[in-house]
Amino acid sequence: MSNNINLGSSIPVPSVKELVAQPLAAVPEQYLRDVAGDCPTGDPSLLQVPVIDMTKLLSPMFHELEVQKLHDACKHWGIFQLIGHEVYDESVKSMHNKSQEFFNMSPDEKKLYAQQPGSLEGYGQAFVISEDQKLEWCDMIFLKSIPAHTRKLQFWPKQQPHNFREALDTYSNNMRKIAVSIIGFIAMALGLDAKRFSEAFEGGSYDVRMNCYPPCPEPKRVIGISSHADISAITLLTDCGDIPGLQVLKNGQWVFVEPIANGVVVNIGIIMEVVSNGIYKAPYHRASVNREKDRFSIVTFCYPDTKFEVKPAEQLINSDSTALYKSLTYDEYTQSFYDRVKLSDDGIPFIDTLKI
Ligand SMILES: O=C(O)CCC(=O)C(=O)O
Ligand SMILES: [Fe+2]
Repeated sequence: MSNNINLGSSIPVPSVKELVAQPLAAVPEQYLRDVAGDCPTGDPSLLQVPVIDMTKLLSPMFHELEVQKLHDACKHWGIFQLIGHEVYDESVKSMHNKSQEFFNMSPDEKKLYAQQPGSLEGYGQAFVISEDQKLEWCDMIFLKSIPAHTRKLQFWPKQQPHNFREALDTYSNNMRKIAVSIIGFIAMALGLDAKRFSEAFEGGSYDVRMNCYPPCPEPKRVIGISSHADISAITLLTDCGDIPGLQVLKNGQWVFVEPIANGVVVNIGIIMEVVSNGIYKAPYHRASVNREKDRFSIVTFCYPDTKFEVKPAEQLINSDSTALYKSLTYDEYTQSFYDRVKLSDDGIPFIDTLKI
């Protein structure tokens, strides 16, 4: 995302961690949802998010089969767990520890990095645009990390947690490595030029959002992050621990994405839905909360370089299949999203505004 885009800003709301630090007689009204029309939660033994193995994608023997599996995963789920990648568990664990330490710091220490008007970066909550908007049971810190010149270091925790900045630098570079290689295979699965995609992501941007979901006395009536599709090209998520929370909508049911050790959850974002001309869908997903303990996740939104045009790939357009989405420059795409965020919610999903 380039720097001249106006991201809009968020109204400050109380920290959920501070809220639960006091004895809580009842969950405040602003967090309570109407769950009457909600989709059911699927039976975990019947519906399981696909697992893709990077070592198989790279192996001459298993490559073809695994690319087919990847294609099916992107087409039918839009989300999968990636195992067998080469990123060291240690560097991921170190970022997880720093993130947990950050959320466990005192309110005053965290407020040093609070979001400021006119910017979405920093510690707080995302996109609170009106005083009567329902709130999410989540504290977060959002930081642009790659390219390095886009970093707003005033929002990057400095003395405490010790070495937070180094850990985030290493973590985001590791996530870029994973993105560069998996996007190449995703392009290949679509029959597109893998190298061109990997290069676009080599020079792409990477925004990191660390989420903290405190325990909630009424987990069924609140939501950690409400249902949405990501505006990224792809998103990489790591869970800091083994507490499930992420759910994806599949055939009208919410399916838990169970954390697996050293696995990275990959989901298709709206940019790749457009590029694939709808063959792959950016899935709706959300974060649920639990009664027992904090859940932490780290989410990296991956974008191609700013020369990349957000439009259906020409190779996928032919007499049988016409372009279903508009063509936009990268900057037009991001600006159109943030323009919509500033409006009050008209109920139209962002992806629908991109359709022809
Ligand atoms: O924390 C999670 O499980 C989901 C987070 C997410 O979807 C997001 O930050 O966009
Ligand atoms: Fe998301």
